[in-house]
Amino acid sequence: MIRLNTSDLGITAGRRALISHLDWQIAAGEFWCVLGRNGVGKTSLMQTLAGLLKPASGAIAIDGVGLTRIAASALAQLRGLMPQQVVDAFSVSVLETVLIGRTPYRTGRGWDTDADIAAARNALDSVDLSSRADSDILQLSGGERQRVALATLLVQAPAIMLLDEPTAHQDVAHQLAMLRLVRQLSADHAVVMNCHDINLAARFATHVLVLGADRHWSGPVATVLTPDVLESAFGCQFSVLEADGLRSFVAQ
Ligand SMILES: Nc1ncnc2c1ncn2[C@@H]1O[C@H](COP(=O)(O)OP(=O)(O)OP(=O)(O)O)[C@@H](O)[C@H]1O
Repeated sequence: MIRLNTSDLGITAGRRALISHLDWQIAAGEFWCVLGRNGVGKTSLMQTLAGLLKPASGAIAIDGVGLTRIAASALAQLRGLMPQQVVDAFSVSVLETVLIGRTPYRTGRGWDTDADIAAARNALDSVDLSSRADSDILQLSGGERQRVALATLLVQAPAIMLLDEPTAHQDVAHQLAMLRLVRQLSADHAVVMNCHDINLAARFATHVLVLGADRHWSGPVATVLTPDVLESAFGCQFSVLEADGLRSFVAQ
């Protein structure tokens, strides 16, 4: 089932066209990884898909309904964005930070229910932070703070999950754990993730969108993720290594 689609989408930065004529369908059960050089427009695309930036042209729809026609409260249950960076303004516990993800579901006076707190503790456990529930959010490391952002997205539980470089601050073990978790989620969610690690994309994603300077390539990993496409997008050559059942790309 297609959850998110773009038609003839165009995104600009000032007068510069970043993405043009993007027709894209993302279904539940798909894990899309967006790849491309610095500044090509990955974060701009993610923010536009989330409805935080207005596209220069074209349209975005969730379940066939134009993004701009969906009320904010409904949109918050349909799609969630894990941003590249989060700035915390004041001291609050890690658990309370994760509970912010339950905001779209609050009713009445808006207190946290026992179920909300259980969901938040469970999400912290999923990202290996259960022991930090009572810590001050301002005292976490960069990688820990990034995993709190993922836990917040988990309790928001939107059908469409947008992740902007979620592994950027993770050590190698947490990168793998995070990607396994995201792949598991993609079984019944539509997932789009920006990533700089081509080999994590090759290993975990089902589909890739590769953004080049003036064109893009999209489709299943096995057909789109090729040395030719990567060379066109990144401007350097790639060779392929096969080992332990994994296909890896080495930039030359
Ligand atoms: N608020 C803004 N005003 C003007 N230009 C912007 C703004 N935000 C981003 N840009 C420009 O848009 C372009 C795309 O930025 P974006 O952050 O989407 O790239 P990216 O592919 O995510 O890059 P990276 O891999 O470095 O994270 C960049 O050239 C950037 O300078």
